[in-house]
Amino acid sequence: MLTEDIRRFVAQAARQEQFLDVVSGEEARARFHRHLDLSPRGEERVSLADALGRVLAGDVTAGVDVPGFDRSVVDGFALRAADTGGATEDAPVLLRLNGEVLAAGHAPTLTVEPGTATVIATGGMMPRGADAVVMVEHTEPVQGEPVDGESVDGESAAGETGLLVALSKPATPGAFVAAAGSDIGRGEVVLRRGQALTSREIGVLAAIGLAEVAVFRRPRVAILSTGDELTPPGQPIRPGAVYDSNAAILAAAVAELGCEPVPLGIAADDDDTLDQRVAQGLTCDALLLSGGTSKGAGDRSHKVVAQLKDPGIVAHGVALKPGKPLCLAVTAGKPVVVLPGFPTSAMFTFHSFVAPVLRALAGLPPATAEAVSATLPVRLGSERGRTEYVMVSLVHGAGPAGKGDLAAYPLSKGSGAVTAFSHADGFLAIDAQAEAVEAGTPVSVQLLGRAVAPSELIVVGSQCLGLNAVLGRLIAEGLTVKALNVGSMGGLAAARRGECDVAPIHLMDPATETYNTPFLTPGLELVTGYRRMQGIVFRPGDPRFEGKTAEAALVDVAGLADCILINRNAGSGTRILTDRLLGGLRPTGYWTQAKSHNAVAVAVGQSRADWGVAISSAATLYGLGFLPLREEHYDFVIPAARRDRPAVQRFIALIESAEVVEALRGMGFAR
Ligand SMILES: Nc1nc2c(c(=O)[nH]1)N[C@H]1C(S)=C(S)[C@@H](COP(=O)(O)OP(=O)(O)OC[C@H]3O[C@@H](n4cnc5c(N)ncnc54)[C@H](O)[C@@H]3O)O[C@H]1N2
Ligand code: MOO
Repeated sequence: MLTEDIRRFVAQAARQEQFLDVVSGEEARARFHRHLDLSPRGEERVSLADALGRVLAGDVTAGVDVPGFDRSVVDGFALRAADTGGATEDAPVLLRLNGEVLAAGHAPTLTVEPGTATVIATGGMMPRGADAVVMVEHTEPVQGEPVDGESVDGESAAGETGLLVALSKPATPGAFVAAAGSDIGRGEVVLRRGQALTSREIGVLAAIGLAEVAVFRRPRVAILSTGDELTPPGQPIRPGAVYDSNAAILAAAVAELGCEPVPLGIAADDDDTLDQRVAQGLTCDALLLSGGTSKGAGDRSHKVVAQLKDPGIVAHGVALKPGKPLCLAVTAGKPVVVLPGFPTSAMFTFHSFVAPVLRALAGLPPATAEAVSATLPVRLGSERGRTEYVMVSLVHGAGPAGKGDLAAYPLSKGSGAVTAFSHADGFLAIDAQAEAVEAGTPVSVQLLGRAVAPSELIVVGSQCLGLNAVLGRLIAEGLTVKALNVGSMGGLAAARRGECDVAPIHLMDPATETYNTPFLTPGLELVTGYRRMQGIVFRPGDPRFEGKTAEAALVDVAGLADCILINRNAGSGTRILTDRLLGGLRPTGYWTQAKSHNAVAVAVGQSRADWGVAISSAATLYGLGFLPLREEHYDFVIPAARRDRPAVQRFIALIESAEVVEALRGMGFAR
């Protein structure tokens, strides 16, 4: 880029006219709805085979009774209950058998007269005269005396067979008979307008004989991602690029709301492509863009949307976090929304501003929000001026399994994270004026799904790739597992509060140079995990490290101005180790801190740094050179009160099993 171009860009960015009119979420929503027609987009008839997920356009009334006739629900004998009084095994009641067999689908022709019975199958139609059925198990066939007028083929003129059946049990009237209309009565409203059809409702439609049903036309929702950096999943990725996750998320979310996603792909940040795609999107019922709504270089989409009329943009900038750059527009009654590019922001604003509109267009009733009370286990800082929404994962605290009070762990990965929504059970709101919410504060958590199902095993602490060797097996065995990454100290605190079953930690006590045991407090036990080799990571072939011991390399590079270290965050076990090795030395890069082994390896792999301290598995994963330093102990703190739980017992058994030890060794972890 030429200096002149850069100067022009900076000048332009400084003159940003947007976000001057940041409004509250309620105000933005009200302006948006004022210009929208929130009624469904017409109706169509579909066959039951195509009805799954569709929304009923009208109430469905049954035109038939289900069952359509009184039927037997067992294999046995249709008879008159009054004939069976007093029957026992010792003194059975004898009834004469009528000359027909009522298999399912056969209409009876003979009346069950007093003293007679007719063979009937499950699903068979009850004959006239009969009011009960006795199960075949409670009967014995008996050869009786021929009745008057019996013919050669053994059937009397009255339709009797000469056979007798002996009953060892009396029947009450109505026994084993399902009455006509007892499931669905003719004229009954079985399904309601606005109901989304699942397999259960489709079964009801089929049972009342409908092959087709009237549903609302599915609103077509165009989805366009914007940004030069976006790469479609499945393609190789270049440095600085990211995979387009918003398009896939939005398409699925739109489909979940009974709409038809129309993918428009990725538009680069130039006005012509965008204009063209926006025009294409406007042939649909709604248009969703993501990215390019804020102040960055190349943020074009809101400018293209700004050209829409009738009325065009109604709000650009809301006092919410995430979601500030949200841009809401309407043109000729159609919603056009530019969602922020960051996935969590995009999803959050989608669910709070777009989903209710799409539900209405699809004919679905408003979603009912369910909230639960919980306690915040850690302090949460917040920015003043915007209502902040924080995604949380809920765990049941101390108390009988799954019954304790809920603790709401913030999933603080920021707006750019894509995992927050899938890991979250719900979210809490922090008032726009609050600067922080203290640990221990009661909070109300709005659930994303239905009720929070308690997990059988809750793992809170430091996460490690090796842990998957155990958790993966537990999950495959059918256990429900929730694992939250809050670091070793966070895990220890959760274990002390009784909020987890297992807290994986790797904390070295500098005074004793021992791992983990010095951190145990009464009520906590330690289960030995595995050891991870820590060492110096570097790019293979770098002569400053290659072939040396870690200690020797360290002495050689510590004073070099152009050999850049990527350090770890203060408080991490690896940082303690690094500081001990360095003594008082402060190599170039000392103050740059990465928060994980992976982040250290990436920085070295991409040449932002030349060396760092990480575990060997990270070096292997990123193809880096590795000089071993010392082993770190990754163990499991278990609250004694939870040790006897079946899932905890299974966890311990697995970690000690030959199978898991072998799997861990394969990943570079020693048991
Ligand atoms: N100087 C300021 N900078 C920013 C502000 C601000 O007020 N002043 N607002 C910040 C906030 S808050 C948000 S949220 C983001 C949103 O910015 P945009 O909506 O313009 O989004 P982009 O800049 O295009 O992208 C942001 C980020 O998200 C990634 N991205 C974009 N699209 C996708 C996609 N389809 N799939 C996956 N990831 C995507 C993109 O690569 C960027 O990393 O702006 C702040 N900046
Ligand atoms: O408002 Mo942005 O959406 O925080 O990340």
